Amino acid sequence: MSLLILSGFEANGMAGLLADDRLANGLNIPAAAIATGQTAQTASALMHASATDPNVMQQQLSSLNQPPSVIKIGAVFDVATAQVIANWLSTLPHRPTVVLDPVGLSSGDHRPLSTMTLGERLAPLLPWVSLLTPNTDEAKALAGTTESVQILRVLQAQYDFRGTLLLKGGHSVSEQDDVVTDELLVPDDPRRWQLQQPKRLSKLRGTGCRLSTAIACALTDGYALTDACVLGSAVLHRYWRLAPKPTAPGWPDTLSDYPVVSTDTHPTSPDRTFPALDWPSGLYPVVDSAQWVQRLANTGIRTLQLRIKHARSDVLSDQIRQAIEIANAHQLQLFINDHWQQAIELGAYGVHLGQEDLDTADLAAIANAGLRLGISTHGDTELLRALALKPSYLAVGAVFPTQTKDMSGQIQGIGRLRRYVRLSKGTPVVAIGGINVQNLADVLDTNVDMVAVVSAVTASTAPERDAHLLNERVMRCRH
Ligand SMILES: Cc1ncc(COP(=O)(O)OP(=O)(O)O)c(N)n1
Ligand SMILES: Cc1ncsc1CCOP(=O)(O)O
Ligand SMILES: [Mg+2]
Repeated sequence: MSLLILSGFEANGMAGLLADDRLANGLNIPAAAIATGQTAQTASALMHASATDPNVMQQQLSSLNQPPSVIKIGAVFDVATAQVIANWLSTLPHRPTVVLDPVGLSSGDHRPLSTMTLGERLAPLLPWVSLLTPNTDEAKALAGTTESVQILRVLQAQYDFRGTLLLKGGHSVSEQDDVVTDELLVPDDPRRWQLQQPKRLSKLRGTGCRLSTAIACALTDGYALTDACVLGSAVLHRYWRLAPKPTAPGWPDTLSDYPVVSTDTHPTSPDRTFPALDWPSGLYPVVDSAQWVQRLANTGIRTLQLRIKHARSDVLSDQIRQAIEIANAHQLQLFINDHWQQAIELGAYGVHLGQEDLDTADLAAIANAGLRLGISTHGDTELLRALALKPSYLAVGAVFPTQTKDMSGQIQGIGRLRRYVRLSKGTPVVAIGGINVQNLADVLDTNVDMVAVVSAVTASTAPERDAHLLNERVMRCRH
């Protein structure tokens, strides 16, 4: 994956191309860069702004060694620049992911960069954009409103915009607010995602430039779009926290740099916490029948999950009831996957829910019944959303490719698992997906608390022996 930055030049590196390139370098993402124009700026005034000659721009775009997979576009000073970029985009062999920061006003002096309206300047580019990152002033200039759903509708209807909207709330906070809320609207996802950070007390130039560049860097590093937005927010927070000192290379691994993530379907509830696990370590086999619970009950494992995908409701209830009886007799922590109502009714130890289940499950009912809650996560956005719900554990997956479930596009790898373990300090982390006797050492090296497996136990020729041995290895490492 390769990154191209297209933004205006500002000589001090407060904003624009120099700031973007420095940030990308700090994140270890090399980028090609072309100046869309020249500016002269002080910390408080914009003295000059002019576009690069369209012919020069055209030639620079054609001179690139390789077509970029991700492009960050910052200031676009006139419609000719936008047209040149759009024409060039239409010649590329693969459509790149385009992040457009619709720079409208210089945050320092509030003088417009051009006499054309923002919409007029950006119109040729908007159909190409995968992520648009306006602040509320820029959104108002583009769409005539500051309400996120309305903005998206206007952009779709007037500019053939098909991408995701990240509406930055920093320009609309009041004196009383102590948090800034960015809203993320993904087409075809009815939820509104909210990313909240503490209000910054000191003003820094170039925050919009840096945010969109950090997002483009995360995309270049292979992160999904919403995860890239979360990482961008964390990079910006870390930058603000440490400026003017340079930041450590790579993605932030301090939770307080990350936004609090929630959706309107599940606002966080500060008073609700799910009970802690009694044994927050060890092997965690995931099985599909009460018979399996019985087979594994005397192997030394302390945690099990009953994951039944297709069964008549009477058979399902019967299986859950039997599994709970066996688990209680052997002091096992038994989690029921998906079927949270039956888990409550039949008095299970806990419930395991996926992200989709979270939107419909009654979390208050689960908490009030005293059940533990485990939540599946597949990336930064889901991890932070799940953390904000204060579960008993978080599952991160799939760590490796697996034959057991279609997890394409959701493989996390060891590096991300390690960062997620650090971010989740205080909440046990369960690793799942493709884990076996060969790769277990790498998984344990991330400091994960528990290791969930399906096939390593259920497809083994000696399931009881392997469950015992794998559990011993996980337990040894955790003590
Ligand atoms: C420990 C653990 N982690 C993740 C999963 C996956 O759960 P979910 O996302 O709900 O998907 P299904 O298992 O329902 O297909 C899990 N079951 N257990
Ligand atoms: C249910 C599930 N969720 C994420 S990966 C996975 C399957 C894990 O199975 P295996 O341990 O056989 O790879
Ligand atoms: Mg599920």
